[in-house]
Amino acid sequence: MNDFPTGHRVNEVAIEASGLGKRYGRAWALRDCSLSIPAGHVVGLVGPNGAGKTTFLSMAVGLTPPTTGEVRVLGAHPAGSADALDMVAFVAQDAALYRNLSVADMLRVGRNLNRRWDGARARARLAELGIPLGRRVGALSGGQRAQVALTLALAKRPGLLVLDEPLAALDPLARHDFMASLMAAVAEDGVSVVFSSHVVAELERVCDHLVVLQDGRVQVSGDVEDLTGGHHVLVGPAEQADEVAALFPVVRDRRAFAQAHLLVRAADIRHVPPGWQCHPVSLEELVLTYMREPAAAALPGPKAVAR
Ligand SMILES: Nc1ncnc2c1ncn2[C@@H]1O[C@H](COP(=O)(O)OP(=O)(O)OP(=O)(O)O)[C@@H](O)[C@H]1O
Repeated sequence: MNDFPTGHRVNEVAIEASGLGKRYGRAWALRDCSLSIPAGHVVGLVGPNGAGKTTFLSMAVGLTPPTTGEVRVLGAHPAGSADALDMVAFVAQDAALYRNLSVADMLRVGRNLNRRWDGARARARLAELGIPLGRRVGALSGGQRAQVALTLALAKRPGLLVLDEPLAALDPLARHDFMASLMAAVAEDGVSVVFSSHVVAELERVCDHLVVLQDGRVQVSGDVEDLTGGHHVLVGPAEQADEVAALFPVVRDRRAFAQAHLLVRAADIRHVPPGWQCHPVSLEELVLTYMREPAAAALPGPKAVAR
């Protein structure tokens, strides 16, 4: 029997932001952010440095009060409310652990700070990972520290797990192991996950929903299959590119020598113009393209795409 209901039902939203904004002094770190992230998904949050990812996540977990708007989690719980704090676990960018405490001490701290706590599960997880409970946190490797932070977060049996750049300090092997642990937890608990990352290549393997922030605004938000299926690359002679580009919303237009590469937002390209080829687009290419084209947007509903 599960004594720790994860607290979300199918069709619930994991995070719902409405007119959310945060201003530091005169500068907006996040502006006019309205989005709905469905529960039961693994959501990647990407964007260039300073785009507002940490700001968004820290408002979603109730650590930072918004300047405008509101954010709710797992149904209708205002971020930072007692219910939300019970159901949301957060792994901060630097996996804030007390380096002088032992792993066992960290488990005790976790137990004392949380109303819901599954210590047996946490100990079993650490044993499986071969992380000694008596070891000082400061004496662990970066990968082990990240796993301890993830274990502490999962011990809450959260309905929503939020991670801010969990992979930043990890080598490729530790990254792989960390993501495997995360995906195992998703499969086991059905926990909703939102994580920010600069490791764009990783997203394709693990995320089924994507949000791109750019300069404090939501630039892309959607289901990964819808996004990749809704874009194509058209390659053909540069001399016809203007004509072809007029047929579709163009996200990126690159011309080199006699050839044009157009990344277009179109799900169904029935008639590829003669002399042109149509290719699918990978999530990595899509993300990098939007990050390079700050004026373009792919949001639910009709939106103008900048040219
Ligand atoms: N406490 C703060 N005081 C003043 N400005 C801040 C503060 N926190 C963030 N900012 C500013 O808000 C903007 C967004 O920062 P944020 O850390 O949310 O971006 P990010 O997308 O997480 O960046 P990175 O990828 O570098 O971690 C930046 O311009 C940053 O300088």
